[in-house]
Amino acid sequence: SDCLQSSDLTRTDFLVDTDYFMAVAVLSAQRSKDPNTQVGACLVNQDNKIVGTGHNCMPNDCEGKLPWNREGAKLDTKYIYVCHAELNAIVNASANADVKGCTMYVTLFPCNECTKLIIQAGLKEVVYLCDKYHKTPETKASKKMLDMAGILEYERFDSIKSDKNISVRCAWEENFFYSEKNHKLPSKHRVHNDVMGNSQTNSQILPLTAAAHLHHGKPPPALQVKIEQQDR
Ligand SMILES: O=c1[nH]c(=O)n([C@H]2C[C@H](O)[C@@H](COP(=O)(O)O)O2)cc1CO
Repeated sequence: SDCLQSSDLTRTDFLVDTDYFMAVAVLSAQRSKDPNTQVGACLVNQDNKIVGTGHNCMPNDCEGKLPWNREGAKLDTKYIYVCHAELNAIVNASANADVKGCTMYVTLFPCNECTKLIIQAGLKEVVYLCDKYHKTPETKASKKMLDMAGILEYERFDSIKSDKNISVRCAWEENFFYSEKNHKLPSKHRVHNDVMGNSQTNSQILPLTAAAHLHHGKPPPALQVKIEQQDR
């Protein structure tokens, strides 16, 4: 019938699952009010369905009343209050979702506290984008526990694995976040504080745009609309 598509009409340049899930994590990070580091997480079950997302934020009803400082007396810094993206992705999981066996896509390598939660919740895999705190005892402890936990794997996100000619580099390594083709947007599309938390360089690309650019450098239609609006 007319409704049937012949196989040569099948779209081949679709967004592959892993890129989509990491892009959702990158997008979720943009909800964060942390002025320094925005983290996003996307929890995916064994049926390849998203069951939860999260970003780093202050506890419910505390937003706006607690500090985002990095330094100072302990009670005056964000660190003892902030809920990490991974924690939120797990607690935000749909009521009927089983987080056991899920994969956590996260923009920053989980800290030791989140790693404990990830292990105890029975997740099976962590896919991360950035490892800018790899030298800290927290990250080292995370890797130690993940290694011990055996069934739980962690891998650096690499969209080349998904058979596309694109890749994502990390801010801590490359100083900015870009696709392999290095699509740089005009400066008005750049931000000074990217998802990786590097706020110094202005060569960063708006993370949402970078997420879209995971896919052959072509932003999806919704994003194109946004860029066109900015161009006016
Ligand atoms: O895995 C993580 N998940 C997560 O949500 N975060 C949050 C807590 C803070 O709001 C922020 C880190 O702040 P900073 O980079 O300024 O030290 O990122 C931090 C980590 C890694 O420590």
